[in-house]
Amino acid sequence: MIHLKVSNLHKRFGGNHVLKGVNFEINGPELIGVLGPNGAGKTTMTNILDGAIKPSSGTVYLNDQRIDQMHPFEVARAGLGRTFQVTRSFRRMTVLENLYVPSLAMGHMAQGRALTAKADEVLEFLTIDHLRNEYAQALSGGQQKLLELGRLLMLDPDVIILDEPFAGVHPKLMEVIYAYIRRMQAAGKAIVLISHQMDAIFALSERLLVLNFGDLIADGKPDDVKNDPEVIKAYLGTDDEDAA
Ligand SMILES: Nc1ncnc2c1ncn2[C@@H]1O[C@H](COP(=O)(O)OP(=O)(O)OP(=O)(O)O)[C@@H](O)[C@H]1O
Repeated sequence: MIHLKVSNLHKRFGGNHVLKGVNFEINGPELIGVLGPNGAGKTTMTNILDGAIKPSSGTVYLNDQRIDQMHPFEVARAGLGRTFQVTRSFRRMTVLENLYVPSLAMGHMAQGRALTAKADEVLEFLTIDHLRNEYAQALSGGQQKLLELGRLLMLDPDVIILDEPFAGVHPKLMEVIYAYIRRMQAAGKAIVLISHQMDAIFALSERLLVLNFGDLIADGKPDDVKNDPEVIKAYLGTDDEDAA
């Protein structure tokens, strides 16, 4: 069973204490939303989880393996993957070639046929198989988001962190991405969803974490978190109509 354990995570950038002892665990295929005002530390936490930066102190274990001192490719191999706020595809490669990159970069060169089969499976899962030979630069913004999800799925991670997956996405495609997120969870993956879009967070999440100036001020069921006085004061404001 998937188990992520974040313990007493601190991050300082010079005198700026950005994460102040963050603790939480993920057990199994949970769908967890992360909220927090600008500068709360969400991206910093994500960058630590995926190995892009090191914490000042504290530990992160994934399935009993310590990952907070690993390089990003090692973290990916250990089973944690993330998407980025700004999508990163290789614009002059085809969709299919884009899907191969993460696996090749991880040294899975020998698995030619298995790789093709996996890419087919991922394209079908995302219903973008008709785009397989298109150049990434020809895709719409929303299709690029799906391609990025696809690249992540190629590595078959246990834990998926989605950083603003709805930014710049047409409302119709949002529903499509909702459906994929739910399907990924049904396929046994734990999903951490970071978004400023309250409607999306509340529509999808079964559990919410709220960061405020580097403190985790809430961790619970969305309805409870929404009504938590500290959260209302820190983040949602007195008028919580956006969160309804
Ligand atoms: N590399 C860095 N060097 C110095 N300070 C940094 C660095 N990265 C982030 N910070 C600071 O850490 C704090 C938290 O930033 P972070 O990007 O993690 O917040 P966030 O919650 O993701 O915000 P947003 O919602 O705007 O993306 C901010 O004060 C930011 O200026």
